[in-house]
Amino acid sequence: MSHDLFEAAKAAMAKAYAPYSKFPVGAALRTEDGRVFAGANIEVASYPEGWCAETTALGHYIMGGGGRITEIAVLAERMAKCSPCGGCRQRLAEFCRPETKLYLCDNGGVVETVTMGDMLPYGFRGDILK
Ligand SMILES: O=c1ccn([C@H]2C[C@H](O)[C@@H](CO)O2)c(=O)[nH]1
Ligand SMILES: [Zn+2]
Repeated sequence: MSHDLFEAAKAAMAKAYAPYSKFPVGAALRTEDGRVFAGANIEVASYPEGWCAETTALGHYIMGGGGRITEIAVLAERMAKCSPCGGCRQRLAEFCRPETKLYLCDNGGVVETVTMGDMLPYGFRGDILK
């Protein structure tokens, strides 16, 4: 992974709005044309209405025109290897292939590299709905 994806995730994390959990998260994803879309978690006083960093990044990605995602980086200030929650795995999988790389990071860089297929085996696919 080139360093810019990690840096984009880290810069996004600094913008997190997480006054309740105090658990800032940043995510960044790259499309095959090299563009990077990043996001942070955004919490809400009515707790279930908040959402994750990966979901914010996906919103930017869709508004930027979408495209094939080649790699994703996620980090949390207070966790060694932040791993996307179940809901985000499903949302990310919507726009990824099983071989899409996912970098689990800490504040210093990539700690572990996995694939979306590793993250969501036997996931529900929408093909039949199309
Ligand atoms: O992969 C994850 C896991 C958690 N969070 C956020 C949601 C909530 O704001 C805070 C604590 O769960 O972390 C993310 O953004 N991404
Ligand atoms: Zn999530």
